[in-house]
Amino acid sequence: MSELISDPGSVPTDPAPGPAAALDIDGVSFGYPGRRVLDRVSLRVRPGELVALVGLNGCGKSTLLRLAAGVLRPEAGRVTVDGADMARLSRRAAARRVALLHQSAPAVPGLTVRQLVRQGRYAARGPLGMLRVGDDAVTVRAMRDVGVEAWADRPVEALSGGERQRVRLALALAQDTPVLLLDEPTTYLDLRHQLEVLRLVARLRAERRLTVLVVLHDLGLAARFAERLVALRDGRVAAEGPPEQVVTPGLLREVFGVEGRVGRDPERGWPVCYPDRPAPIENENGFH
Ligand SMILES: Nc1ncnc2c1ncn2[C@@H]1O[C@H](COP(=O)(O)OP(=O)(O)OP(=O)(O)O)[C@@H](O)[C@H]1O
Repeated sequence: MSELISDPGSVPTDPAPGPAAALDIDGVSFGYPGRRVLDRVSLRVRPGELVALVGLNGCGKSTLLRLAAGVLRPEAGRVTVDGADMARLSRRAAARRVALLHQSAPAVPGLTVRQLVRQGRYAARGPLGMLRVGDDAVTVRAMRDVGVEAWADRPVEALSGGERQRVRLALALAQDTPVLLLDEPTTYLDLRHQLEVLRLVARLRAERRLTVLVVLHDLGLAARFAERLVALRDGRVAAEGPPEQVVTPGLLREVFGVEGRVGRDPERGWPVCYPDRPAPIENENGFH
């Protein structure tokens, strides 16, 4: 596919990424054939920060994550991780800096959970990279972090949607990168596991100083777990800031096309949304 960057091979001067890294998306524009998606989007995730990306279906969140992971190449602007331009790095060098949890991925028949999670180590080492001593320990740690080690020898295809989602998170963690991009990590998960996964991500961010950009559809969860929210609309950043400033009736109306109210959790103070009804919106991506 023309949109995929080719692997220029190993980069001898590739320095090891540091323990905490800044992700800088600077003036990035991108479109698919016949479809403009992102228009000069800028967003910085500071080292060790957890930022949630929100917006309507089709507004470009997954596309932005794929650009940030170096899977897609921006038409304008650039994405850097601690100053290294993701579009110029080899696949291997990119995979050592940034792990991307995809929205969904087909299960390879017969592949066990351990085998799939171990692929995170290969991703970090490149297609010809040999697994090294310690890679199995990282694989086991990733499975344990997410609570899937009991299923290590089960075929992935035999797991439920929610169980697979957690295994995919373990796969991303097995890459052991300073930057983690999560595309709707709570999809398919029940209430308990949604909380567990986001608490885990918040804990790893604090303990390992991971830099996290996460796409979430649930504004309540986004407001509760993220330090900052970034809302996309019409290919641009429409709002950005701490949850209590960003989650407002204006955001519901202008970004999500919904009339509603925003309150506060009486004990914790988190913003809580009370959507009432769809509002008419002038957006071809939206529901009318
Ligand atoms: N490979 C592709 N080729 C052509 N168009 C695409 C491709 N991938 C996505 N698009 C289009 O680009 C736009 C942005 O898609 P993207 O997946 O980034 O949105 P999103 O905000 O992640 O949506 P959702 O919330 O539904 O997951 C959509 O209109 C989509 O139809």
